[in-house]
Amino acid sequence: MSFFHTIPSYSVLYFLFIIVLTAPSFDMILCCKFLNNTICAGIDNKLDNGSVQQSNVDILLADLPGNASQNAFVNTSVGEGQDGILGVAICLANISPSSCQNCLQWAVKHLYSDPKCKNSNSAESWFDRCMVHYSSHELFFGVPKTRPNITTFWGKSEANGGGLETAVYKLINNLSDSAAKNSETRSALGQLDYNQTSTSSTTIYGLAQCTRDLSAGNCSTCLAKFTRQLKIKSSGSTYTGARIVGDSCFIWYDNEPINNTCDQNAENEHINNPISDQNSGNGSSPVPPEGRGKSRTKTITIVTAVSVVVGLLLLVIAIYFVWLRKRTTKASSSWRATGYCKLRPDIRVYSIYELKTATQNFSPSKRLGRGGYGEVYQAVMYGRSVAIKRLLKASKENEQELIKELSLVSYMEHPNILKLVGYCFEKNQYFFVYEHMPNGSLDKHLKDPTSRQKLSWTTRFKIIKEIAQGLSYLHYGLEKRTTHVDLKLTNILLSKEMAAKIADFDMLRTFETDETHQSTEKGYGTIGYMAPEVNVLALRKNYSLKSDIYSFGIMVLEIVTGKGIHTFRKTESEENISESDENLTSFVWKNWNCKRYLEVIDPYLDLKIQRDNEQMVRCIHIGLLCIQHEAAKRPDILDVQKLLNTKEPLPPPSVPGFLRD
Ligand SMILES: Nc1ncnc2c1ncn2[C@@H]1O[C@H](COP(=O)(O)OP(=O)(O)OP(=O)(O)O)[C@@H](O)[C@H]1O
Repeated sequence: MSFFHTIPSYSVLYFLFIIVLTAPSFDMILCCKFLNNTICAGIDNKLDNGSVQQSNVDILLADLPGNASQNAFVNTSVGEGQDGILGVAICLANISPSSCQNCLQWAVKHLYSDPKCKNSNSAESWFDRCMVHYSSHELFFGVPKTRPNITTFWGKSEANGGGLETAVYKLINNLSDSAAKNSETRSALGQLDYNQTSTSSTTIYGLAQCTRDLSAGNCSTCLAKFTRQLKIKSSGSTYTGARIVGDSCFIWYDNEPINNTCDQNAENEHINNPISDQNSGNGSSPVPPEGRGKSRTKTITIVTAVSVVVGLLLLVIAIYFVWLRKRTTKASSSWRATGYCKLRPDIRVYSIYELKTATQNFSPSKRLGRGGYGEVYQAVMYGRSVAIKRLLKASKENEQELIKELSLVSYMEHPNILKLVGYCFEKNQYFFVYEHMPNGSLDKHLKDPTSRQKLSWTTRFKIIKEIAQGLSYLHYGLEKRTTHVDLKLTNILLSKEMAAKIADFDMLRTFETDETHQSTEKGYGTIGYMAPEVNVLALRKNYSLKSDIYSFGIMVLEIVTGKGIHTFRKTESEENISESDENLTSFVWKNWNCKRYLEVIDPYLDLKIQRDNEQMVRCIHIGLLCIQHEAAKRPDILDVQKLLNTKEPLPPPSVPGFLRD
């Protein structure tokens, strides 16, 4: 019997973990200062020792520092249902991963060392450069908390400091704006020169940051609220530095650069902490205050060196036990999945319990639609409207492939690409969670006569251009050229403002080389949208950037004609349709060759405006260029964008796919 089985595994892990955390780190001594604040739920909200929930808290806290360090942020969960624990950890955006990890380890240590936090079902701990927060009941992802927890001021300059006050507000406002817009890190660091004369100037430095689960709007709201609380004047003089820290955002300015070294002004700070009285821990910082004289430095260095070695040794043992525990624990696979690949840090990992709750157990009333690969449900999660796609055909065998694709999709960021919000891979079930598009898919608007009538040419032309922009991003805007493979009207979703977004990336394939390289992987696609070279002999595998262009061309023709690829099969009584073997391509091509351009345009469109008519005919022309039989003759998406936005003469189209013989 192994050591792991003879000794209760969890206690050993916990014991080692605490020892490792207690060992001081040199980096830590330099970089991180406890803000004298832990908040823990009261005595009525204690978890039972040894309960699944408490063990989930421990697992979460053991993992948060490491998981957050690389990207200075993580929000995650451990366990599910009533046992589930949500956690978030954040560091200042500019500190190094090791400093971030150290800081968070200290923050976690404070949660364990504060007696009030023992077995608490929710707790928070702040340092000047990081924060950890967990809760068993509070849904805090994506929800802005705009109440400052700690406000700190330091240094004083004379009178108004030669324009310091104006400079601070200007800088913080600019940084707040940039931070909100920065979807990658939701942070901004900068400086501003003020008090300028011909020979000198003074510089003020600043930082604004939100937790990355916040939307741009919520981040902006949080930072604006904090900025309003920045009363930087006191008895006629102005503070040269200040910091306001909260659960969802923080701002900081200083007359020294804000870097990842110590705050030299720490001991002079005046802390205005609205909640520390009732919540603070024992108040003694584990970090020696900076600048206490050189006599201690030598001792500290020796102790540190020894501690680092011992700490590292113990860390290795602790990691081994964490690994053993992960292998044997029944913790949710959604939690484990994050370890397999690099995902954008703001991608949420949902538990199946959360998804079931949000969709009323996948109630039919919440179902948005069903496709070839699964069902899509609408839900509101943490204040955000989302569409949950439940994959019915995925299985354990293709989990790794799905995770690879998930990783790729998670980094896609474009206004015309549907945004992935999170996922859940649990109990052999697979879910992708996307932003919800209230106006549904474009096909529905063209199928329903009332919506079709409402779909003006201006909107249709805008949608065509937006699809082209999204496709251009997939083809040329990512690290690897990426083809969609299954472009069709059901995969074009419309926002509240009728902005088009390309969706359905469950089948994306990337190309390492140029578009002449053809993937040999298993192929997919939808008949009618598939280019002839993809459809040959039902092999469906020769897809390339140019086969996406073919599908794009078919969509353009559908949008201008108002006829879907299936229209011809279904509406035999409709005018202009002679035989059921006619299809969209042959219908457009026949009329085009007879110069009956306006005949093909959707009768629901208003043909009174000459400029619109010209645009419609030009779009048909571009559509025909995209669906030419020979892939090499089709324009690429950058050409298409240019042709859509100019009046450049167009070459005559050659015969479309499938009509050659
Ligand atoms: N993010 C979303 N917001 C709103 N509606 C959505 C969203 N995602 C999907 N839908 C709706 O759910 C339907 C089914 O989508 P799904 O992606 O499963 O299949 P599909 O694209 O129609 O077909 P296939 O799976 O064969 O490609 C869509 O047609 C659309 O109406």
